[in-house]
Amino acid sequence: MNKEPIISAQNLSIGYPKSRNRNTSVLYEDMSFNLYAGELTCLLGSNGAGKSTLLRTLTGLQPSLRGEVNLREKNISKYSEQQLSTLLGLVLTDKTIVGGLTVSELVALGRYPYTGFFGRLTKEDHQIVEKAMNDVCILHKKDSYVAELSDGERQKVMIAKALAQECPIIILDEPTAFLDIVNRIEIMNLLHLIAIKQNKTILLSTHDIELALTLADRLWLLARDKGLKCGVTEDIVLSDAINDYIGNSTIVFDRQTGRFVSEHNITKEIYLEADGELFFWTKNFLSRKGYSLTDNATNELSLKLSSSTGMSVIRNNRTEILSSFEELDLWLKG
Ligand SMILES: Nc1ncnc2c1ncn2[C@@H]1O[C@H](COP(=O)(O)OP(=O)(O)OP(=O)(O)O)[C@@H](O)[C@H]1O
Repeated sequence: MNKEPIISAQNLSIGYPKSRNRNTSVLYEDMSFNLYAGELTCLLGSNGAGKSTLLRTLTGLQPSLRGEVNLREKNISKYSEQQLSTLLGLVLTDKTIVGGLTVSELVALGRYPYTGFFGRLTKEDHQIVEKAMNDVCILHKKDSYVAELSDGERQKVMIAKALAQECPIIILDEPTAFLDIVNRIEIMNLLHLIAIKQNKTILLSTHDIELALTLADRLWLLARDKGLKCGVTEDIVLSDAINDYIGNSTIVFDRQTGRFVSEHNITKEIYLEADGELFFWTKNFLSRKGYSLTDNATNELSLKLSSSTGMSVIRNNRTEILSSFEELDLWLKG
């Protein structure tokens, strides 16, 4: 089963060329990747890993040091700016230049590749702009000034502009930066739905690993000493690559919960039996208190929780019944 990539690269080197006060700075050599239609791909990596540099190179904003990026099998540098703007929409996180425009004026800029020299919008252009605002649920703000929007609303407007551009590929650099949890989930959900429903290729960089694990079809992991690793999200998670690329000696990725946990204070072991959400939250509580779970059932230190029978705790063969995590906390200290 072979899917045709819409964007691809083989043996690409990225970085910054020699300048007056710096030698050539090669960030990565021999990178290879593919991007596919109808998928949301999330690019993850620590601060300074080179995510923005990769996105800029991949979109033709910055030349590669070696190798080429192909868009529909043609070197991206061979496209004119006009051609590229009908294929690729870019959403960056800078807040400049757009404050004096209204929401609908800004979204209408997405029609620029199609409107000719005077930028006059046809009836159809207006409909596309309206639909784009509707798709991201920002239509009610269409006459507001962009400067008066919240960060989350402004981010939606930038996405609407990329939608109005009607291009098959949308690339976003940290679209959820500075947003609260509700807006982060909303924006990521929205991008996921756009990828599926409109068959678009969407690549975004993010530090929101847990959201990416839920919504991304593919992950790209980037680390300076390891390079780029690409794969379907679950293949990446189960291969333990997240730990290799993003964890460190004290923060480790827990594959069972899909979360990062701090390992530095884990000093004791306990046996735990519980179902469903009780297991998850008891493990959460115990690891915060410095316990890791052992698979060996023991009467020295063990916990059995069930929503019907409550919390039964055993220490040195003595069993007690507790009724809250508050009591468990005291019991563990006892
Ligand atoms: N114009 C530039 N000239 C030279 N080096 C640069 C330039 N821009 C960025 N770099 C360097 O490239 C490296 C990668 O930077 P980049 O901004 O791509 O990382 P990032 O993964 O996007 O980081 P963050 O998560 O902090 O946004 C950094 O070491 C940075 O200092």
